[in-house]
Amino acid sequence: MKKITILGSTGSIGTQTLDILSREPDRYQVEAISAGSNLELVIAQAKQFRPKTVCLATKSLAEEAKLHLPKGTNVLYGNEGLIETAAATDADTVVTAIVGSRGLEATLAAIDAGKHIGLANKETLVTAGHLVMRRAAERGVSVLPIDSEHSAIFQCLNGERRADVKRITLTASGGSFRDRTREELQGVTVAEALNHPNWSMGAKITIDSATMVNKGLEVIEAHWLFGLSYDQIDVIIHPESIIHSYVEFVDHSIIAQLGLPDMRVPIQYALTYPERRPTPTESLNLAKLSALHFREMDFDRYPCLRSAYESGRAGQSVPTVFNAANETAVARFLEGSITFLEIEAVIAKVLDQHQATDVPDVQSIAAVDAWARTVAANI
Ligand SMILES: NC(=O)C1=CN([C@@H]2O[C@H](COP(=O)(O)OP(=O)(O)OC[C@H]3O[C@@H](n4cnc5c(N)ncnc54)[C@H](OP(=O)(O)O)[C@@H]3O)[C@@H](O)[C@H]2O)C=CC1
Ligand SMILES: CC(=O)[C@@H](O)[C@H](O)COP(=O)(O)O
Ligand SMILES: [Mn+2]
Repeated sequence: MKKITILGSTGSIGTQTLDILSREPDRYQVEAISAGSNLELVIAQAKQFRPKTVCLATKSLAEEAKLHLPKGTNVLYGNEGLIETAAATDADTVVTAIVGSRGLEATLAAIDAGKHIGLANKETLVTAGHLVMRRAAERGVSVLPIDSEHSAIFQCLNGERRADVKRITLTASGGSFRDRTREELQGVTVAEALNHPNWSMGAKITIDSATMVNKGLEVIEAHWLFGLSYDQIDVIIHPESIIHSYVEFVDHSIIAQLGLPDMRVPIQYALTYPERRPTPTESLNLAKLSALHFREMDFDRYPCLRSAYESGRAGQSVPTVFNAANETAVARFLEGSITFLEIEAVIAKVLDQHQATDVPDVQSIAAVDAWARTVAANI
């Protein structure tokens, strides 16, 4: 029996993880789940999966939840509760499906407690990849990617020697505005931006996909997961999201991973690796598709991707600032206080005002993160 904890069980990745677990109840036990504020769903999940621990974002939500959760459930809340949920259970694996860098401390606590990580929460690696990967290596736990591109690269690298890798290429759908010019981005609405062509995901990552910040975060995530230099990480636009990413080796052979866009495949692989199990997704029929399309990345069309590469290369506190400025700008766009194009303007202004510093620990990362959020909120 594999014991799983899910941080962010009520979101897109969280619910798809539970869907996978529900299909093989004899293989999995849900140890603990955490949610933000979706009480109705987390209560229904607790009734179905009977986790020992449930965590909510605030004390008042936790008190309300207690009235409806199965008797004996350990109910926690807030950041302290999230850390306890991640670390103080019998789980073997923690799936980090919470959104944003708020997942960092809990991810580190899970690693310190010897839990393997199924990592969806890419912001934690962007803001503190050096800490997460070092602590995982020291503790001897694996950080297995759930993000579709990184799962693809991980699968392509299986059995290969790192020294034989020439470069990797992450595919990008182009997001909700992939067929619009920059001029046509003036005045686009939140609803239009949330309409991703291929994937059904949470709001924040869907906006990130439209600005190409998502691919920028993924470039930095790949740098940490696979130990590659930024010169070895490319991005290409592939509107169909069928090739999830690929690796080119020194002999110019390319190995790619393909499949219909369904996150349950990479989620399950992170849980069953090195075994493969059947999934509910359909088989890919290439003859039926007939054509796949690719185009060169245009860094002038997507300046946030250039900015992400620059932030990753600069290192130190700069990726933390890039991430925190983006999280704040996206929240402001979603609440209607800035326009879509102002997301990239906010990120650029915050980065402009920042003086890079070392971020050797969680406290220094938290301080830089808070600074960037304050600046981004007031532009
Ligand atoms: N969705 C996808 O297909 C993919 C997602 N990812 C990454 O996975 C992560 C999750 O994405 P996704 O599932 O789309 O996001 P969602 O917005 O769908 O879900 C986010 C989860 O985080 C919880 N949450 C939000 N705010 C708080 C808070 N303040 N305290 C505690 N919990 C909170 C939400 O709880 P509640 O809803 O109860 O408030 C929810 O469970 C992100 O890092 C994303 O980049 C990576 C690849 C693909
Ligand atoms: C499903 C997944 O992994 C997302 O990160 C996805 O990649 C978003 O799509 P694009 O960023 O390519 O539009
Ligand atoms: Mn992805």
